[in-house]
Amino acid sequence: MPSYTPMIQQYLHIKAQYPDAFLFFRLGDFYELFFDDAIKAAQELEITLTSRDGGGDERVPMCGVPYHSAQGYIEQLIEKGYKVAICEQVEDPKAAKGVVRREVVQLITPGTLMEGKGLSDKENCYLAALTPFADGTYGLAYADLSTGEVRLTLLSSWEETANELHAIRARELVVSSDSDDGWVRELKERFAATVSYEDEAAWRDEWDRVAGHVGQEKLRSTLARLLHYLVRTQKRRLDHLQPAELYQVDQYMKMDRHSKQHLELVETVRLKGRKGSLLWLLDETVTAMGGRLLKQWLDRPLVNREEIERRLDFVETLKAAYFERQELRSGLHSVYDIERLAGRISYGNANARDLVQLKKSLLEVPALRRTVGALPLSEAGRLAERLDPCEELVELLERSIQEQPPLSVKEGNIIKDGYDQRLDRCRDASRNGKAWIAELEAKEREATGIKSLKVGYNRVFGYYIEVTKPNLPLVPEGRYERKQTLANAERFITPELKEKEALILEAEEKSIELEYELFVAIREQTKQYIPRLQTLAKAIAELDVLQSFAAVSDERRYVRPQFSTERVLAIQGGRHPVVEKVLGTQTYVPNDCYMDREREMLLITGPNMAGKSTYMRQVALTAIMAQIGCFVPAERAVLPIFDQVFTRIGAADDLAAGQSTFMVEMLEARHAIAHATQNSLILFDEIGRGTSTYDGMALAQAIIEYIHDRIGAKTLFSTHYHELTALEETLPRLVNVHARAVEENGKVVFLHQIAAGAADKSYGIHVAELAGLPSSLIERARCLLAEWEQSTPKREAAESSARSPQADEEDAPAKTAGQASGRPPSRAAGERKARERETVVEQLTMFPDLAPAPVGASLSQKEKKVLAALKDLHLLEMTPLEALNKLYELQKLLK
Ligand SMILES: Nc1ncnc2c1ncn2[C@@H]1O[C@H](COP(=O)(O)OP(=O)(O)OP(=O)(O)O)[C@@H](O)[C@H]1O
Repeated sequence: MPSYTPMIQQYLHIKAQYPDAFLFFRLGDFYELFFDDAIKAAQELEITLTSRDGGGDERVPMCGVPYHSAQGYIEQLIEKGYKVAICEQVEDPKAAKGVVRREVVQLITPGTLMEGKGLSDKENCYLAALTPFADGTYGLAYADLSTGEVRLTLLSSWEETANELHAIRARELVVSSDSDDGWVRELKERFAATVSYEDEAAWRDEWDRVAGHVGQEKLRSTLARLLHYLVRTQKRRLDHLQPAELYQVDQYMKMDRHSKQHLELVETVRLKGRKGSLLWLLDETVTAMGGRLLKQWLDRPLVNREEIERRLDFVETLKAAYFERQELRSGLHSVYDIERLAGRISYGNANARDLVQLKKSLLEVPALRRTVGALPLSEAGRLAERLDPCEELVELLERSIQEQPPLSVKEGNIIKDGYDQRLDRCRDASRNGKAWIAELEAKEREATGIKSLKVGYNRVFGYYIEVTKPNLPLVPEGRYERKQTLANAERFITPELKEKEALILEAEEKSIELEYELFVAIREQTKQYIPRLQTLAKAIAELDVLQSFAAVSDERRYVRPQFSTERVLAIQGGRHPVVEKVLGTQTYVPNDCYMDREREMLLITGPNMAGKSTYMRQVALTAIMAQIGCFVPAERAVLPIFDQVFTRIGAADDLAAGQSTFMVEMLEARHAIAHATQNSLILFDEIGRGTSTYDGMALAQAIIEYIHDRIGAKTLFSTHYHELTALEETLPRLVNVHARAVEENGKVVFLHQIAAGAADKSYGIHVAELAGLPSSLIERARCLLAEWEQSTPKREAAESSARSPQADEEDAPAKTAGQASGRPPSRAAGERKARERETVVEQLTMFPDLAPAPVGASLSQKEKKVLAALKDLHLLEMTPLEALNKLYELQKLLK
């Protein structure tokens, strides 16, 4: 270190405090990066790597970006999950003795974005702090710095915590520095987040404003971690942080990440984009604030009936009030993102344009308030009261800030005339000076007789008088002083001109300084309105989401759902909202769904492509839409209020994360079975298809029986195992329905209608034909099917998913025998299935309660050990890869 130059020493000293960030070191008009930072940044940003002499033995690697275009580069690094420490010169270089003093003024991190491309209008950007406690609970606190929102909850398990982290999609997670490495790695990979460290530290009094009401120590310490991190990185007061909202996850309908994905609530499975999701369909919001709130509501459907009805009342009123709704929409169009503007004002980086946007937004509020207040609904009256127009603030901004100020706050042209006398005086001086100069041209032309004489200005020489070469003899001796020679003209100054120029420049410089001073003072004054602006922003966001629901409901003919306390689900003419929108209302075939206490499970059969998954999804989406307070796509809908929704639909397998299709299916089934209650909704699509027929069928049946007998959740279960349809005989609350298809001229026609009873045929080969498989292949499949159908007993296993009516008839005696003895398929198969039993055991151990009678007696010590190890695995706490590795290890033991 001693041989480095003082500046490099200063750099190294500061860099040592920010080892995990790129240090942007201000040198004149550039931010420079040195050493490893420079090498890495040059690669990431594709900029030139150079070097400089730093006093040491070797040259110091270096790269840099201009100060004025640094924002784009910083955003690129943040986007990639890095952090950037901004190190500024904090004293005037002219006044500095030795090296200019420098300090890091802000640490920009992925979870603390305040502006830029990384911040999308309709999405929150969360930073979350997480504390695991010894009793297995987790404290979670998160904040969106750009909006000031802070939320806080205590979660009872890692599984619950992981669900919450997935839902909020935090970009950065703050944990204690002694966290377990494996856990940190999991956090990084599983949630694609940057992990940062902050250790527990004392509570500061100033935080009482944010969380004075939070008494529980676990929550306070987690919140303290979050706030300490914010203070350490942002290095300023964060007055816009709102009082922390304390919540519990069971205030909302619970849905795990997979269920949300399968139902495509906020993004589609295939394209991972918004388009095609329920959010895309419902988003008729006009403001960014409304857009963000809609996503939050969709992530957290309500379970409190009163709250749901309150939203529905509002939507119903707005739906009926077409003209008022149009008025509201057009008013909302002129409202900017007040929530983020408030954040920027408090943060101290709002410019004059931001204040003009704020004023314009506030000017819309009285009209919005009038329209909402006039709606025939008491709830609307309450919302209108929260639409605070902040008149004094509007008056201040109206009086002070020009209508079209520049982006920069240091170049003047911000403050209106008449706002401040000192400024007016400066401006007068400058204007008078300029007027004098404007008159000078005419005066001098007359005095000299030079018609082409001009008065001009440039940055280097200031004001001058220009005379073309042919006229030079007419220039008055002594009065004009030569300043510059051009190709065909000479430029002169006079003492009076210079005097006026000095006056003008001085006045301008002074007014620019004054304007900045005044602007900062106005911004400070605006700060006092932040709590009011935040309340207003919330009310606007709510109004926007409710009008969006009303607009969609009106346009798409949705109806108000009713809620049943008797656990009845009765949907008449129900539609899948997104498929209906994509296919068109004319093409979409509506379907009914009826379930109650005596009819808790629907076993859905029918050919591929017949509409089974769509039907199941439409039931779940209808329930979710109802519980966020929106109307639903049906002619009539009576619904229970569901506490949780579980889905396993389609093949959204996490193969990249090391999970096999079957494993994912089993894990999700386990999750549902472990948590569902009689107030839950379960959708299982072809569970068990990913393994050999008997395994799959056995599992499917065992799962159905378990849910039926022990949980009683409303369940829709689709399957290609036709044998399972016989369960209707033995499970009193299970009913068969099927998706209809008919054959016309040898071609299959899907009717997309759900009808009572079981399907009689599979049409798998027809679907393959539709998919364009070669005709010779299709013919061969037909021959094989016919052959197998002839020799049913031998080939039962293989044909089960492509069974014809004749085959069903041939199987009838076995079914009858089975039915007589209780559970048809497994018992009917009798001894044959007993042979299969051992292979099923391993999979059933995932559902301990479903496992058949103890078979341990016949197992070897080694096998018992493996079984015990399997039983003790906490699968949901392992990464997919760890689970697979463990399985591999156990399997190896057996071999
Ligand atoms: N009610 C409906 N009205 C019109 N079209 C529908 C309807 N339901 C489904 N469809 C269309 O049929 C296609 C197949 O539906 P879906 O995926 O639900 O079939 P499936 O029976 O679950 O098939 P598989 O068994 O192969 O998974 C959908 O993509 C949709 O375009």
